[in-house]
Amino acid sequence: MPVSTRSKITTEIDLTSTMQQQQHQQQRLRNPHHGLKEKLKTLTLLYEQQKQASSSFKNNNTAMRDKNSITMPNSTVTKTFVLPQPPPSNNNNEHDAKENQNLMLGPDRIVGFSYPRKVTTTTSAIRVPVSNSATVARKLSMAAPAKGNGGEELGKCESRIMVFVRVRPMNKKEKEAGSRCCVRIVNRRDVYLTESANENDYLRLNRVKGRHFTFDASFTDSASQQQVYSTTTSELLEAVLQGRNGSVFCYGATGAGKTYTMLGTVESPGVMVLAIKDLFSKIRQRSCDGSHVVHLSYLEVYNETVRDLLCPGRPLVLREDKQGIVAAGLTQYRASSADEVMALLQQGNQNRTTEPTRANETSSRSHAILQVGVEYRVRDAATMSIVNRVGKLSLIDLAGSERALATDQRTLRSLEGANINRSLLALSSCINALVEGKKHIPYRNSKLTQLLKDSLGGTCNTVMIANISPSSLSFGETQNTVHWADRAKEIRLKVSDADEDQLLMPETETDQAKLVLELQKENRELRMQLARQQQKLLTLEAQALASHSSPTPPPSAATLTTPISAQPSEKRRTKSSFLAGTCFTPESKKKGAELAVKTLQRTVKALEAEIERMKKDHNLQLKQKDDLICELSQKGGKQASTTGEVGKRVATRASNLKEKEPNNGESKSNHRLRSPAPTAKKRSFWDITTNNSPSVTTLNGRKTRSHILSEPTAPPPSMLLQPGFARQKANS
Ligand SMILES: Nc1ncnc2c1ncn2[C@@H]1O[C@H](COP(=O)(O)OP(=O)(O)OP(=O)(O)O)[C@@H](O)[C@H]1O
Repeated sequence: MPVSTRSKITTEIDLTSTMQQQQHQQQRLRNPHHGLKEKLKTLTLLYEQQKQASSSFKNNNTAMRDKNSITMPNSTVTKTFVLPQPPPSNNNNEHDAKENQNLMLGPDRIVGFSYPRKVTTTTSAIRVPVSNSATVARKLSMAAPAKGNGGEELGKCESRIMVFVRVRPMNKKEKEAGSRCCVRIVNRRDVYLTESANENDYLRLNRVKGRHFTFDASFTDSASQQQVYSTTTSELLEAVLQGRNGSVFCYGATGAGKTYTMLGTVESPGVMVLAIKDLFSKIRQRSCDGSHVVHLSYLEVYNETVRDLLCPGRPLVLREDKQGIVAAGLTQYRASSADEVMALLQQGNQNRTTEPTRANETSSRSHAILQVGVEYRVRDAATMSIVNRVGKLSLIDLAGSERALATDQRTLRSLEGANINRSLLALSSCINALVEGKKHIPYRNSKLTQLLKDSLGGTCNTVMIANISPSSLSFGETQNTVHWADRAKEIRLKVSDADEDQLLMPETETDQAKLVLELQKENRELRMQLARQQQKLLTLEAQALASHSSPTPPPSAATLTTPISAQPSEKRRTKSSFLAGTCFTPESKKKGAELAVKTLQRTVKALEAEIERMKKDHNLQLKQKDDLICELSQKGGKQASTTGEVGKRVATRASNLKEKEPNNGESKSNHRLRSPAPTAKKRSFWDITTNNSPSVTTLNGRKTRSHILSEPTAPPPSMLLQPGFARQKANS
């Protein structure tokens, strides 16, 4: 968008004296081109002032608030300028070198924020000292409202992706091909892209279009690895140690320097290595505070398959759980030192798919993701609770986007290239959807976007490093990369508190009261759960005891032993004890056993009493029978001569019975009251005298004899004792 200077010119003219105005008017009348000339003059003045302002900003790094000066256009908004300067040439390298010197800041100095001219001092944001020790709010771990690139207020729970650009040095091939530099870094954050014009193209030479982009920081080709790390990642690491998630990913065309930035070389290690070293040194510093556990995993996405780089094997499946997207079965190594991690990293890199292409000798054909999980545990002295924070740092080296012609035409390479491009396209679709605030973000379009879901749209502090080549030969790719990087700045991230298992200490009394109430409620629920479990256990135990202690008592015995009125109360007692939630303890076991024994004792007693009663009945009936026999024998005195002996013997037996039963009279009377003896007597008479009676033969025949003969043995059971028989007889 071209910059309109019309209004500013007017303002400037208004400020001049009346005298000058009159002179101008006279001149205007004399010279018709005077207006144009003046406009040009003002433009030059504006340009001069702009230059002055930017240099004064460099020196002071303060916001420009000079009323008399012309207001600077908001640099955070991307605009296209038609610059009155020569097209970039190789000589620019000298200029860049100067800019690079400006970038050579100490490791603790953060430069190049998205809105440096609007110095913000938020209380809760992390403050980073810059050259003039002014405080600039970083948005990596913001809890307070932050400002976007355009200086607009972000929501309370929002943050945005930090975007950085790094230009690599021109390589030998590019130099030999006579390519020009098409990138200029200004003010350590602004990127000017200028389309190269042929030196012989005189028509276009002075009309070269440039595009201006602003990022959180931009690095020239001479920026050191340490500088890149401290500006982009060190603060993010700090947040990870606080329990937040963070991710850093490099994006760019093939051969643009992504792997160099992330991994680096032995002499100049990259972000991954520096982050690991820094992590362990920070952990060492904090070791007295609590214990830290570091877990490490390393995977790659190659041709849309996820592979474990530390333990190569079958492709891994992506699953979504509470933590987000995870690769099922991914090896997690517990590392205790930076050296250990380095060894693992080296091992993983050996397994990573790299192939030489025309664009890059060591081209990464896969997206690599190194994940470092940091668990921090400490006992809070005040609350005596364990603070447990888990932060995760994801360091991602993406494969480079490429044109088919830029790489080999061999089948596998082109297939790889197609897959890389597809996943990067999916990434750009997600970026677009996120920027546009769409509800549906197409993460599922590729494995890469699935894995980056948390980094792009989740509660994660994210850093994007866009790597570009300075060569005019790669202008298209560079433009594309810068465009997407510029777009990514717009992505709003959710801000969440650190993942803590511990309950944070409430600050106010009301909060404390609330916390107490919540804890009490939780406690109650837990108690109820426990009681339910105990009840279940007790029921099972009671059932087991019942089956173990004895075979189920006969129902008759049970009815006999337990008074009917007592039975339900017994059951009630057992139930109530269950409800009371009696614990399944040795005591309860003992009680159960005692109860079973008592039940058994009662059963035995009842059975004994029954036997006793039956015995008495039996004896009584036997006696009645004997009496009857005696009576009959006395009545038939005349026949005594023949049967006298029998009667004598029966009487002897009856007298014997009398001797055996001293309380005979009492029992007799008792039995008369209780037992159906009289009827039995009558019937027994019928039994004996009637021919129909089954006992006639018994008495008169063989049975009587046998009865006499079998005198010494126990008497046979009386038929009278059979209950059904008496009724049968009565009916007949
Ligand atoms: N900042 C830099 N300083 C010095 N050399 C660099 C820099 N950036 C990149 N290089 C060199 O450029 C070459 C290509 O870089 P690199 O392999 O990192 O590219 P890439 O973006 O990872 O490519 P691909 O996507 O194909 O893997 C390497 O030889 C690397 O050493």
